[in-house]
Amino acid sequence: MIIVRNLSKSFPPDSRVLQRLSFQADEGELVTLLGASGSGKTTLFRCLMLQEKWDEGQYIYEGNDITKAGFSEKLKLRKQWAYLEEKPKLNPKKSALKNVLSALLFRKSWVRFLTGTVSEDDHLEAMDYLDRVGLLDKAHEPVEKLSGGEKQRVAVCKAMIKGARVIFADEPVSGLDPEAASRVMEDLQSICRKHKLLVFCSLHQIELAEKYGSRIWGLSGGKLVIDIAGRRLTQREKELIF
Ligand SMILES: Nc1ncnc2c1ncn2[C@@H]1O[C@H](COP(=O)(O)OP(=O)(O)OP(=O)(O)O)[C@@H](O)[C@H]1O
Repeated sequence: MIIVRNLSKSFPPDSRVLQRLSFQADEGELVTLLGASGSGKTTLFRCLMLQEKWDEGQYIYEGNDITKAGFSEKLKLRKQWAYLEEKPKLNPKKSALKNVLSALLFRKSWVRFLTGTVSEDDHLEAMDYLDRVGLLDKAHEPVEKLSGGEKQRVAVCKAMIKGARVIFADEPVSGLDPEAASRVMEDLQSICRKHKLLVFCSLHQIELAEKYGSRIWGLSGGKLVIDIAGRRLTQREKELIF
């Protein structure tokens, strides 16, 4: 699904963050990305979402070379990609349902997006997604009254309903208690498997990366120092990353 060859990224004047990264990642994979603070996890995601200019490298997405994608191609691609942040961008005053519906309208026509016209089918689809992440009973609650984990699950719903094929989850469980963090990771794992999405998830917690990643990457010194199938990391592997 994604093939990257020799991706390098630096910031002026001389901060070389990513150095000649090469990898392939496919649908149905949940890639957990570990790395110390400042190792370049967010920068890698931003490069893969074409929000940062690459210094060098080649980017193949679904068989097409998108290294030099123009503005309109980038817009189309961005509809297939979703970014989940530590603090999800949601409208706090609106209900969970309305937040999810706003992503559904994004997928439909511009007229409906601008007028906010919602059909009964849209409504049912949004409720169905909320049900899948166990939030049916909170559908009408304003988002500001939801817990951190529930907010993150609304954001996961938005990504799914938008029709995202690749999800970049950037430390989505930071600040959540262990139970809420596990629930968010279970949702990501489940949508990844059921909908054959490609999910990249950066984490600071090694145990979560080991438990939920079908693949584990470790980023250090601008390089992918670990790229293995999901399993317990050895002490040596941990030392390579941190
Ligand atoms: N726009 C920018 N301009 C200059 N330097 C930047 C910019 N964005 C990131 N950096 C630098 O790139 C390095 C990697 O940052 P990045 O945010 O990707 O790390 P991270 O692994 O996501 O960190 P954290 O775990 O703390 O979120 C840092 O040294 C950061 O200061």
